[in-house]
Amino acid sequence: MSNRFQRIRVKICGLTREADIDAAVAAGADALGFVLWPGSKRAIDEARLAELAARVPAFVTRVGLFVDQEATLIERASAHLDLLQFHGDESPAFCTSFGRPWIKALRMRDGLDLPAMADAYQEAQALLLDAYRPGVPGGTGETFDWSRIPASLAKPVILAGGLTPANVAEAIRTVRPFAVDVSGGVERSPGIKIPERIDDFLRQVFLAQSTDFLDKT
Ligand SMILES: O=C(O)c1ccccc1NCC(=O)[C@H](O)[C@H](O)COP(=O)(O)O
Repeated sequence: MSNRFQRIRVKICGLTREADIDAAVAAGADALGFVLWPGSKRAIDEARLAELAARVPAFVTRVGLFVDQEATLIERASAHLDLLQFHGDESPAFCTSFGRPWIKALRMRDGLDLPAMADAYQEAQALLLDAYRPGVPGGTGETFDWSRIPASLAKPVILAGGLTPANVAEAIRTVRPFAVDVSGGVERSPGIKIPERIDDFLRQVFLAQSTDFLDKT
């Protein structure tokens, strides 16, 4: 029997408080997202990023979210980050210019050509697929039609958008993503997480893939 089992990674996004970092890490999150875009209700500034990032233990990835922001700010923030997440209209060349690992968020508007985007953003570590709402760059709390994601794409898929403890297992079975990403689905209000809901989200991810693993052995 093979023990090769690709575990689905989990990112908890929009963190603003030490207690929520501790809760996400205790629950087993692989990555934590910090929104550096000042237009967000979950935004933190660079000084707060430095404080929060220092709280994150080794082997948990610190991800910074940006929306069409100045290169100088991204460079400074990078000192506290392991991975950059671009949510705007950043070009592949811009995303690569920081010399840091990065992912590109794509909002699933009608007509989006995912294979073409995977080709264009081929230096990305992964594509994060999120719901599309005009004028809102991310964190909408809305799902999209998961069947629009091709079964095979040239880049790993991080599924985002409206995930909750109640729907994440179905999302995993439908999309079979590399990772899942949640913000609003584990919150009381923007930036304020609910530890029990983070636990429940991680538990549902674990159960979904355990069932899948047992089905295959
Ligand atoms: O959270 C925000 O306010 C935000 C603002 C601008 C760009 C991105 C933003 N968030 C992105 C995310 O948190 C993730 O993509 C998230 O998993 C999706 O959010 P949600 O639908 O609330 O789970």
